Amino acid sequence: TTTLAFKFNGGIIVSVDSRATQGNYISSQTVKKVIEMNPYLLGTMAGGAADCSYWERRLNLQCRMYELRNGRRITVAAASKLLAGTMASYRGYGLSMGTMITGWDETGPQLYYVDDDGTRLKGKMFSVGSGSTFAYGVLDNYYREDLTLEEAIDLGKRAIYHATYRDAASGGINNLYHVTKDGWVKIHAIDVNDMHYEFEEEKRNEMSS
Ligand SMILES: CC1=C(C(=O)N[C@H](C)C(=O)N[C@@H](Cc2c[nH]c3ccccc23)C(=O)N[C@@H](CC2CCCCC2)C(=O)[C@H](C)CO)Cc2ccccc21
Repeated sequence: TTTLAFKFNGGIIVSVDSRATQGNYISSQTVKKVIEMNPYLLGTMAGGAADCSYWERRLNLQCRMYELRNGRRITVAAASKLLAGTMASYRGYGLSMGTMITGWDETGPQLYYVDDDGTRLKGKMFSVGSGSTFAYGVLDNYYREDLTLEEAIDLGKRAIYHATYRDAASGGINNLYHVTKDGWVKIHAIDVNDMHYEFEEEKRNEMSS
């Protein structure tokens, strides 16, 4: 798995792959690693499929109950704190989860990393999963806060492409979301094989120009 998210002047980009593995077997090329909790809140998943699916769906329930009880949407900070608290209470039980909780609330764009030992970090950029080292190589090289939306989408797309190229446990489709004050929008779902030929063609054109 390779998941990433970063804040920039134009909001937040969330970009993930869609491969699931069981050892060397590819058990799926079409899993959703982004859970859409409400129009302003997204969660990403890496690690154990059952752990991520179960606990992030439960977090979704907790966020909806919060909204019904308090008459307003939960903040990203509070939602991530709920998940981190659950993870901390299950420390040592062998859960395997590397997640990002991100969205836009009254404090603006927010991005948190939460994992199975209850670690919770606020940040501008994270990449999580077996392919994250490759994604960071691309992100650290090209990230700027003042990227245009087009550049930010392209960066989110290429970082996942390069990670899926090198990491056997990442692949399938790149799902990319853009979060603004009006909530999240799904920008694209592109097969990384199609990206491969697009980028090969681009390189051929650059070499001949
Ligand atoms: C494909 C699939 C399942 C599946 O493949 N399960 C295996 C056991 C699983 O958990 N795979 C993990 C890797 C893994 C195997 N055993 C483990 C023991 C501990 C920790 C991780 C693992 C995976 O693909 N993880 C993905 C992210 C997942 C994909 C599925 C959606 C939720 C996020 C990754 O992190 C990368 C592939 C790298 O592992 C389970 C399931 C239920 C319902 C519908 C589809 C599936």
